[in-house]
Amino acid sequence: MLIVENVRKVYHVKEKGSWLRQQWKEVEAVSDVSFRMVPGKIIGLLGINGAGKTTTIKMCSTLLTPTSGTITVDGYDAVKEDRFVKAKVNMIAGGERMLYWRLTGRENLHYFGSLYGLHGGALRSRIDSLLLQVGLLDAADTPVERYSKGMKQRLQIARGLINDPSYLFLDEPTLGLDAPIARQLRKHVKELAVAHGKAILLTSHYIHEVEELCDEVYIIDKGKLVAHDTPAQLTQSLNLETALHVVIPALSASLDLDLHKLAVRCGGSREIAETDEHTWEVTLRGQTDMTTPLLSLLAAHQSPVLRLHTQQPSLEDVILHMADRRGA
Ligand SMILES: Nc1ncnc2c1ncn2[C@@H]1O[C@H](COP(=O)(O)OP(=O)(O)OP(=O)(O)O)[C@@H](O)[C@H]1O
Repeated sequence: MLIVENVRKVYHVKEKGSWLRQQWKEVEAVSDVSFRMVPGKIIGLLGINGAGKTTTIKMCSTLLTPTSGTITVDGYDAVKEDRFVKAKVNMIAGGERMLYWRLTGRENLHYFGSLYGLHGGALRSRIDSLLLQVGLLDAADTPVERYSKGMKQRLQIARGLINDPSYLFLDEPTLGLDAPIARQLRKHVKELAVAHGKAILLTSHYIHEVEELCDEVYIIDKGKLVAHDTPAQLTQSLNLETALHVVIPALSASLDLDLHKLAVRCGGSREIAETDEHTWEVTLRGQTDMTTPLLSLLAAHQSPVLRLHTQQPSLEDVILHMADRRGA
């Protein structure tokens, strides 16, 4: 298990000072973060820009030292026993960083594998099996500069798996990828957890990706964890409003008034708009399900229903709601 306990990180940033004395400013990127990663599970770390996600991931993958707090990986301390921890973790960042463009895919993996002390036949067969796993065996000996974006990203995954890590950090893994490639990559990430038992931490600004992949979500804001739950529980716990959309062919003044009364009775609100097809779209928003009273009301007014659908609050609504509440 990977356990993060009360971790804090302060950066020291040079400020313009006089020519005699350089001034330093402290930036607290992470102020108090705790969480756990377990095999076979994917957790999401969400937050708006600058919340401290990348700093947290870098501390977990031993690229940064926490100012205080502890990180242990299968019992090893990430600072004092970083040699053991490095063998168990790896990080995959989105975009096109961390690869050598002039080298081929195979040469890149050879280089990164050698940094983990792998060599000879064991490294060669590891590289072949990873290239096969990410579908790059045919392009193995082509320089990376000739790879498409999707191929580079698949090579990033192979690079992140070169040391067969038990704990994998994915920082915006689908950044800038086309929808079909991103979908393929999400499938791959799910497989890494479910079929290969990896513990995965994912950060993403694509919230639907987090909803689709993550078993649990941690929300971080200004360096502090502000919520932790399953995606479904998070959306339910905040009692956000559900929107009920119904399209009807005509709207009389008395129906309009009754719709208003229904919304008020249920503690919600109603909006009405004429559509391009000269029908009317009524939207009722509220914390209670208004479907049954709405249908009874429309039946009483002998109004046919052309379309009806409910829009549940999403994880994106949760993040926006939290950011609003905290004045972000
Ligand atoms: N090397 C650094 N030196 C000084 N300050 C830094 C450094 N790296 C990050 N910060 C600051 O720490 C805070 C957290 O940054 P971090 O990159 O961890 O956030 P993030 O949640 O990953 O943001 P994003 O979603 O934009 O990637 C920000 O205020 C950022 O400006």
